[in-house]
Amino acid sequence: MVNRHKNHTHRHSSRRRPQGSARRPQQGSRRAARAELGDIVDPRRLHNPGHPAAVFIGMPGAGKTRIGMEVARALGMDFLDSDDEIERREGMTIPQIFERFGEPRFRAIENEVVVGLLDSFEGILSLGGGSPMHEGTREALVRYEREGGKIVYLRADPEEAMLRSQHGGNRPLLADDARATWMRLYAQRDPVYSAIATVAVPTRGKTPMKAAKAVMEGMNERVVHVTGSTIEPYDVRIGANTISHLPQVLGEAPVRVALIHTSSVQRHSDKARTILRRAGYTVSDIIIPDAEMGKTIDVASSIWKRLGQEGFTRSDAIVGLGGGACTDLAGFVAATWMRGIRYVNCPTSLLAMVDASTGGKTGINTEEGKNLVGSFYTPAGVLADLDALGTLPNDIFVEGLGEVAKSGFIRDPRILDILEDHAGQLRSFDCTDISPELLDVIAELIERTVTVKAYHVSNDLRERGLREFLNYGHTLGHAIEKLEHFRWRHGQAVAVGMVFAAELSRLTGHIDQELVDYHRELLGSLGLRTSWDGGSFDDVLALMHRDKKARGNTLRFVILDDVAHPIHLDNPPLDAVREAFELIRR
Ligand SMILES: NC(=O)c1ccc[n+]([C@@H]2O[C@H](COP(=O)([O-])OP(=O)(O)OC[C@H]3O[C@@H](n4cnc5c(N)ncnc54)[C@H](O)[C@@H]3O)[C@@H](O)[C@H]2O)c1
Ligand SMILES: O=C(O)C(=O)C[C@@H](O)[C@H](O)[C@H](O)COP(=O)(O)O
Repeated sequence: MVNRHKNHTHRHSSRRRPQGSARRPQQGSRRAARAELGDIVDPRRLHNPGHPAAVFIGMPGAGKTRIGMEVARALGMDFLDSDDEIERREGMTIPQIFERFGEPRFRAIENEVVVGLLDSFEGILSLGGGSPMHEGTREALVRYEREGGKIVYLRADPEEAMLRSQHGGNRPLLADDARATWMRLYAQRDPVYSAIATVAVPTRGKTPMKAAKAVMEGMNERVVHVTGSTIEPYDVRIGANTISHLPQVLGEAPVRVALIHTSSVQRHSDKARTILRRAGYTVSDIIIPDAEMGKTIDVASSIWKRLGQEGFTRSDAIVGLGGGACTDLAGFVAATWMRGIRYVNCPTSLLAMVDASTGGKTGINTEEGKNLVGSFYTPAGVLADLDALGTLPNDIFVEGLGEVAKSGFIRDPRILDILEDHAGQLRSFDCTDISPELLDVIAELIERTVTVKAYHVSNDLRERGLREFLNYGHTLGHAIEKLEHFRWRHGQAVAVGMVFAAELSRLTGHIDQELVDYHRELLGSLGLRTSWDGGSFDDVLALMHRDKKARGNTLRFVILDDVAHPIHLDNPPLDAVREAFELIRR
């Protein structure tokens, strides 16, 4: 295969130990915790050289020490409580520091200690409840998180936490009317904790071991932030059991939630329904026809009817759970019902996880073509639950690799490296037997591909120019889908479309034959199609004129000037378009 530049990134600093009071959980119990917590997390992946693997925040009594130690044990890491470090450094207990110097001085000492630990301690660090309320500490935490650190917010049930915090001493702020003080502090702190946390884990009714399991799943999550001047920011969460965050993402405003899904993902929609009902929402279960049959005005109209009959208001919400066709349709219904209500996407296919669920392109097909009616309407969040891959058929997984490769070609060559290195395993993906190593490779591909998507969407939501690069391979791809009456899978059609676009790039003098060959080799090695012979040039040309990038009579393509350098190509010579088309028929 063509040898391309490898683009590895490293973030290392020399390992420095904390000053001394870290607790290393004992060997025997560590082994037991590991056995019980199973293979949830590969400790190597969570190791964050020169920084804590995770920082626990939360109210007094939330279980930061108990659960934090459990997690440290399972990962074979040290555990450190910042309060212990402060007491060691000052040679006084926390109440003594409060009494002698007052809270502001204590917070300043705490800030110094925490900032130091964020840059030196390499295990699980637990912070005092008030620590993130100090501006300097909060800023240091935000920096730590931005550079890849994990902030775990243990969201305690007030009654449980107050009971626990009454048992523990050492909490000067809870000294008098503990209950009233706890509730007042909770109201102030919860929004701050929530805003800076990488993951919030509710601990209500959970044993420390169960809570530790949830925390480790959370720590293992990969999160891509989608921002932009014209959108409300939201997160794409990738990991095991991310669907459990549904209530958190939906929030407290909705009373009714329409769960839109296909019957092929019943196992996952059952789980979502249970989570939603337990959280107190009234759930309307809406099953739509599978794949492109669901992306029609008739299906949308039948859902509008149900929402009307069941009294959905503007503050209610929609959850789209399924492949890209389902999330496109669910987003379209959300965008149009009462001119727009909140929605969350739970993608279950690889393609929907890497592409369709993020970015807010919602829509349906018409007789004349793909996605011709729709809107740009941003979800409140995306929960890509890797457990859904456990039922995903091989051919649907493989088609998703088409959009993954596209993101590698247009922006992130590291994606191409990973695809090359694991082509055999990816091509023979078997949902009943996914090794932890392969799952990690897939998770990285999803994270990288979503990051590429987020970059384009954040800078150009309404597709004025930059976002069109995400359409690499789609001009011909959509025409193939239409001419094949949607029997061809989207990702397969896009793969052929990319070979066509690469040929067009070469014929117009932008790339060499080697890069065109690389397209064929890489896509072919993943089990993707690289040729198509199902229609005439005239039919294809007519459909390409209806593509959304076309303007008036001007055809507009996305081609490559090099790997990771997409460009626009307006109205190329028709001969070049025809020749590129002939070259994909072989
Ligand atoms: N909005 C966007 O930005 C965007 C981006 C890319 C693609 N899309 C759209 O997405 C669609 C393609 O998405 P897709 O490839 O997911 O196709 P799809 O939605 O048709 O799903 C493919 C098939 O897999 C099934 N399926 C999905 N998840 C499953 C699971 N976990 N277990 C078992 N079966 C499962 C589905 O029911 C369906 O039968 C197209 O309509 C395309 O236009 C939209
Ligand atoms: O998000 C985008 O923008 C894309 O173009 C992503 C494409 O991969 C996706 O297939 C999208 O649905 C195509 O949209 P369309 O506007 O060409 O219909």
